Amino acid sequence: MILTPEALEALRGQLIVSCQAYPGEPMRDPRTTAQFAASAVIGGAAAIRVQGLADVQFTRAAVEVPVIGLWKDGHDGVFITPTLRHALAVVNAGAHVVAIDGTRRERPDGLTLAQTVAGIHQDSHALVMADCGSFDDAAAAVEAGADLIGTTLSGYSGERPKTHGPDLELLEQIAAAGFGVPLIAEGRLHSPAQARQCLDAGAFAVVVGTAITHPATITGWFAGALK
Ligand SMILES: CC(=O)N[C@H](C=O)[C@@H](O)[C@H](O)[C@H](O)COP(=O)(O)O
Repeated sequence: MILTPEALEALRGQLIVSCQAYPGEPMRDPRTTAQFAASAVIGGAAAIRVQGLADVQFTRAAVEVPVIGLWKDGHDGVFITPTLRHALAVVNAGAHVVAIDGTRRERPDGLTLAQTVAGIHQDSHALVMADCGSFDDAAAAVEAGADLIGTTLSGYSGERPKTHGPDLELLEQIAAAGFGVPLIAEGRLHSPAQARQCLDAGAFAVVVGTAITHPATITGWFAGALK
């Protein structure tokens, strides 16, 4: 499962679509995830991000584009691919890139972020995306050897306010630091205009989830507007 430097470079300026349904939801089925992913690719997604081992497996079989995989365990604290064991399972399920918690918080297995990244690199060819929640997280993740950094956890880890749309200020700060590692804008991109703004703020690529692949939330936006 090798994502070559050329294939990674092909994601520059592109749209990555996150296809996730949450526990107990009607769409929580890896076949549905894969169908959403294939539909997103038809629409122009250059890569797909999915949660769960079966979702990674089914999506790999359904699309030709790179797959970013993660394993959410729990829903607060460090829950996005929290340990090296989770990360290697995601890689073994077929992910080209494994997204892991990229914050400076203590990890459940006691490993540092650098040890986790090194463990993934040692056992696989997968790239590591560090899901960060602040500028300091991003700087530490680059230092720890992450191959990509994302703003995924901005607004969720307690270090940044939960902005209504994407955290453009954080993107600009990280981009200005020139870390030399692809910066992925992720979290609360709800419109094409906001996706464009993120690239203009210095993002290498953008991830859109809810606004494309979570019909219950999108329906709620419309229903709410009618009240
Ligand atoms: C914080 C957290 O758990 N984020 C998760 C990470 O994989 C997903 O629930 C988000 O949908 C994803 O980051 C995309 O963001 P948005 O759905 O806002 O476009």
